[in-house]
This record gives sequence, C-alpha cells and structure tokens, in this order.
Amino acid sequence: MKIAIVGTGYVGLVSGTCFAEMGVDVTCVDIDANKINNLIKGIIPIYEPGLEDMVLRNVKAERLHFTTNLTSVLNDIQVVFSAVGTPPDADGSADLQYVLEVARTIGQNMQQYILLVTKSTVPVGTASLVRQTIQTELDKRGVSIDFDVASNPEFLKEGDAIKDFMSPDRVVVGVESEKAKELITKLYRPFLLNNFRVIFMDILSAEMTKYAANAMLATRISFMNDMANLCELVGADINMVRKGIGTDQRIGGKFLYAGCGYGGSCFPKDVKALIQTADKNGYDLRVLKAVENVNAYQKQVLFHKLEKHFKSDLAGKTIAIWGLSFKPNTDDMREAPSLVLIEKLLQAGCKVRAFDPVAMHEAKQIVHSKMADLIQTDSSKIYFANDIYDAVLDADALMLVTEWKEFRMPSWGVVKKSMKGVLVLDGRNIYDKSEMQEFGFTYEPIG
Ligand SMILES: NC(=O)c1ccc[n+]([C@@H]2O[C@H](COP(=O)([O-])OP(=O)(O)OC[C@H]3O[C@@H](n4cnc5c(N)ncnc54)[C@H](O)[C@@H]3O)[C@@H](O)[C@H]2O)c1
Ligand SMILES: O=c1ccn([C@@H]2O[C@H](COP(=O)(O)OP(=O)(O)O[C@H]3O[C@H](CO)[C@@H](O)[C@H](O)[C@H]3O)[C@@H](O)[C@H]2O)c(=O)[nH]1
Repeated sequence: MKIAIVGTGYVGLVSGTCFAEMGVDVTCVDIDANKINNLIKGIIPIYEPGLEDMVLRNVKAERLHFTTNLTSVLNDIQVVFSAVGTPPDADGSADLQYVLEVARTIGQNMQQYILLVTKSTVPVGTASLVRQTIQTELDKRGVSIDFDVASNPEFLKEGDAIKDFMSPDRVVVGVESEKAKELITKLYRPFLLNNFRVIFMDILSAEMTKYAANAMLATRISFMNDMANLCELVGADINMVRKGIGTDQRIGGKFLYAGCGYGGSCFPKDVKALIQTADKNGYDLRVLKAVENVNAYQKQVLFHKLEKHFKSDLAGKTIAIWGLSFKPNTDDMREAPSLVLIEKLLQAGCKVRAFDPVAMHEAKQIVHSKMADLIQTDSSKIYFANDIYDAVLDADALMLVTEWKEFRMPSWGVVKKSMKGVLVLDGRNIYDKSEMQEFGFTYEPIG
C-alpha cells in the first residue's frame, strides 16, 4: 500500500517512518525545502530516540521517500495523512491555515479517489471545513471526483514517540464511509499484532477525543500541583499522597507527578484551544481555565522558593539550571518551564548557568531572540554550560527543571565543592531528601 504524509514534523516523520517500518510505501511531504533536503541526505531534523536508525533503514529499503511536492505523488496513492502544525492563534484557538492549505492542494490536483486523514490536533468540526475546501476546489475545476475525509488524532508523546506509535493503548479513528474504514483498517492491521484496538467512531467524536484526552492529562497534573502546594503548607508529602491515591485503580498511577508545570507543544495549546471551542459554543469550561491558571503559577514556583530563601535579594546571585527542554528525551523547548524561570531570573538581576544534554542549541536561539532586551547589555548574564558540573560552578543555588536521566545521580560531593551556596530546588522531585541533607544541601522539592 502507498500513502503520503503531509507535514514532516514530530508527528509526520514518526508516523511515516513507523508505517514504512511495517512495510507501507510512504512519501513524507513538507513545504520546508531545507528539512526535506536534509532528510534526503539522512539528516534528521528532530531529536527523538531511535528515529534516526529507523528513518535510515527504511530509506535504504526504498519504503520511505521525501519530497516537497504533494501533487507529484497524489495520483499514485489513495490515502493522505495530514500532520501539519496547528499552532495557537492570537486568541488561543487553533490556526487551521496549514490544514486547509493541504486540503486546497488536494482539491486542486487530485485526479482519482483520495482519503484525506487528519492526524493533526484540530478543533471539533474541522473535518467539515476540510471536506468543503476540497469540494470547493473540485467545483472550481468543474470535475466530480469521489473523496473521503477522516480523523485519526495522534496520541504519541515526544521522547517515546516510536514506542507510542508502534504500540499505542488504542488508535482512534473517525470515519463517515465504509471505504474509509476499510482503508484505515488495512493500514493499521500489521500493528494489531502489538495488541491494541482501533476504535472507530464518528468524526466529531474522534476530533473531540483528542482534546478531551490532553485536557484530562493536563487536569491531573495541575490537580497534583495544587495538592503539592497545599502539602507544603500542611506538612504532608505529595509523593506519599501520589502513591496513596495512584494505587486506587479508579485513579491509576500515571501522570500524577507534581513538578514545576507542564510545557510542550501540546498541553498548553490544546487546553487553550478547547477553552476557545467552548467559548465559541457559549459554554464556560471552568475546570480547564483553572488548570491553566494553576500551571502558569506552577511554572514560577521554583522562582518563588528562591525569592523566599534569599529574602528577595536576588540581584547578582548565580543560579544553575539543569534541564531546559520541556521534558526529558526531546530537544523541544516549546512552552518549557525553564524559559519562564530564565526570564524571571534575568529580570531579577541573577546570572544564569544553564545546561541540557540535548536542547542547548534550541535554548540558546530562543533565549537570544526572546530575551534579547534582558541580556543585550551584558551577554555574560546567561552562560550555556558544557556539562552539569560546569553549570554549578560558583552557583548560589541549583534548580533541577527537567528530569533527564543523567541528572539523577550526580557526584554530589563535586557539586557541593563547586557551588558557592547550598540551595538545591528540585522541580521534579527526583532526589532523596535525607541524602541531600547529609551532603549539607538545603534541599527543597515540590510538595
Ligand atoms: N508533537 C507532538 O508530540 C504531537 C503529538 C500528537 C499530536 N500532535 C499534533 O500534530 C500536529 C503536528 O505537530 P508537530 O509537532 O508534528 O508539528 P511540527 O511543527 O513539528 O511539524 C509540522 C510540519 O508541517 C509542515 N507544513 C506546514 N504546512 C505545510 C503544507 N502546506 N504542506 C506540507 N507541509 C507543511 C511544516 O513545515 C512542519 O515541518 C499538530 O496539530 C499537533 O498538535 C503533536
Ligand atoms: O505526571 C506528569 C506527567 C507529565 N508532566 C509534564 O507534562 C508535560 C507534557 O508531558 P508529556 O505528556 O509526557 O509529553 P508530550 O509529548 O507533550 O505529550 C502530550 O501531548 C501530545 C500531543 O498532543 C499527546 O499526543 C500525548 O498523548 C500527551 O501525553 C511535560 O512538561 C511534563 O514534564 C508532569 O508535570 N507530570
């Protein structure tokens, strides 16, 4: 079977490569010529564990191809997946310009039946817009060609993307024709050996399922962060509370980790977009608004702890940050809590020494463009360190922001000698309090 995937980002490249791994002939399409040229040369644009090997293997086997020209493959295939970006508009709703552009290109150029499957996260009702857009282009051409639209939202997590795609808990598909259902069933059949279900439903419910899933996960995190903040005030331990409630099968143990806020390209934007969808339908999603507020507060919690410790006298202090990406195993910096902290530290007159195993390049670019006004007079205000020990040199405090594996067991003796101060703020609760105290640190986790 031959398919095309439009949009060669995290979702498009991972999905395309995984379909190719299962024997499907896949062409990945992107408007970014630089990205496509690099992929043709074997240069992978994102950091995702295991992806590079899998891309190279499938390119070599001639099952995975790259092009900037969707039209050139359109008449050789029956199924097109759209995995282009849906970034937030100024009001927080999803910007559908890329999704509709793909539909337009298809309507303008298709010569035979096409099933267009939207994998991007799109507001409920988008499939109708996609259908209308294709139909309008066909009408302009004065031709009548059969086509279908479907919704197949993606649930993969960055850093675990290949495992999530190959063995998901489930695949959700919204269809409105038997033909579309058959094509998608055929495509996912090889994956079913990995023991998951394809759940077919109507398109509106499939579109809604994606937002409801992300909203529920974000809600769990904000709920736990709220509980963590209360635990601190009453002297309870959020980790014990987490274990205590997570063992209740109705609650479950996953996505219950308190921390310094959720980031990434999905939760923040999808929570906003769902609030917008509700507003447009005259409904106030009060729970999700609270989820957002808690998260905005939580991204500043480590800074507030620092202020409290130094009695707001932060000017001139050197603060080390371990972990910049929004979560481990990715170089993605979108909505990363580290960015909020760096900005607040620079505004308070601190010097920042930052380190991340993978996201240094992205982090540097963002800090230098978005915080230019804060560092222009003195670029030494932020230093991107060579490793974890370089980062803590002469630091008054250390903040652990992203729980990369290599931060889990540092040589605390070396860290202690290198630091000027003793404060360690653990934004992901990965260290052992008594061990930290034995080393002489003032240790503060979340909750
Ligand atoms: N990143 C994730 O972990 C994840 C997981 C599940 C769902 N999603 C959703 O999937 C969608 C894609 O996310 P992403 O993170 O992969 O985005 P991304 O920004 O990494 O990639 C999108 C790609 O689409 C390309 N593009 C834009 N317009 C195009 C067009 N007309 N033709 C061809 N290519 C075009 C861009 O150049 C870019 O390379 C979003 O809706 C997102 O919400 C993302
Ligand atoms: O218990 C937890 C779990 C996660 N996080 C934070 O939540 C954010 C998101 O993490 P995660 O969900 O693992 O990463 P994403 O790659 O953003 O994946 C989410 O967003 C994707 C895009 O929609 C969905 O496909 C996935 O199912 C959904 O988990 C990160 O900042 C994490 O640090 C916590 O604070 N506590």
